[in-house]
Amino acid sequence: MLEAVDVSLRFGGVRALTDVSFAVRRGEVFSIIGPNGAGKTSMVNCISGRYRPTEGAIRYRGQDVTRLRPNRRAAIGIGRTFQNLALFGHMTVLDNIMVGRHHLMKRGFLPGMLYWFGGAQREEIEHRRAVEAIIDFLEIQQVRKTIAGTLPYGLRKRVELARAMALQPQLILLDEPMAGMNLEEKEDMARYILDLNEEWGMTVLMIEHDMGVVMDISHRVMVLDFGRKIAEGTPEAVLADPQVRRAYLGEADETIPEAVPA
Ligand SMILES: Nc1ncnc2c1ncn2[C@@H]1O[C@H](COP(=O)(O)OP(=O)(O)OP(=O)(O)O)[C@@H](O)[C@H]1O
Repeated sequence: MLEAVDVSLRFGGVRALTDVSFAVRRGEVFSIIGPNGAGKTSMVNCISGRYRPTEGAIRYRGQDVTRLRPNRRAAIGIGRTFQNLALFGHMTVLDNIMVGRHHLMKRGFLPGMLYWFGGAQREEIEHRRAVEAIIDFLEIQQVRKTIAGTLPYGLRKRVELARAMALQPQLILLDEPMAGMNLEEKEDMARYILDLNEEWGMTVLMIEHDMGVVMDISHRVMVLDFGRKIAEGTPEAVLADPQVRRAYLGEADETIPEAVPA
């Protein structure tokens, strides 16, 4: 589904990523973990097109997308959420999610002209139906008309996920989907991620700091440290890796669970 080949990224003298290669298989939940500043968000930005790697390539379903703009990547099925919420705070939840559909909408003058003759109207009904299905799935019916900026944080994160899902991506990039959430909200979010993977058929690439959640729901995990890949494998294998455990020592705000036998 996705392949990063020897990706390096530099910001002036800062080496955010150095020769990182990995592949995400169709149908996987694949997580990137690592200490603060390890290069996780930089990697996701290279995949979504926000950053262009200084060296290396990104391939999506066999196509080299390294030079493709973010909106083109979205149009071919790469959706994403952001670490810091990027909702339109003054718009309703429903409208925020509809924005996620815009890559799928036929645009231009003619569809507008034809609106009242049926074609575009039918298209809009179709979009509404798809959005309502996502709203039902994420259980946000009760806030669909609420202004997004007034919602509590956990719900806003869920609306952001809804907007990313509205694009109907085949690959969804989730940048810290549980950041700032309480335990109950995290459990809900973990269930939604599993369901969108299993029931909606989306391949998931996730960055997440909560190690418990990562280990619970990921098929495979890649560990970055100082911009380099130091491990990749099943959660059990990664947890047992001495280099990974060393990388996490001294991380005051994080805990790494004990390695459990596979
Ligand atoms: N736009 C930028 N300009 C300059 N340096 C950057 C930029 N973005 C990231 N960096 C640097 O690249 C390195 C990797 O940062 P990145 O945000 O990718 O790490 P991260 O693993 O996502 O960290 P965190 O867990 O704190 O979000 C850091 O040294 C960071 O300061």
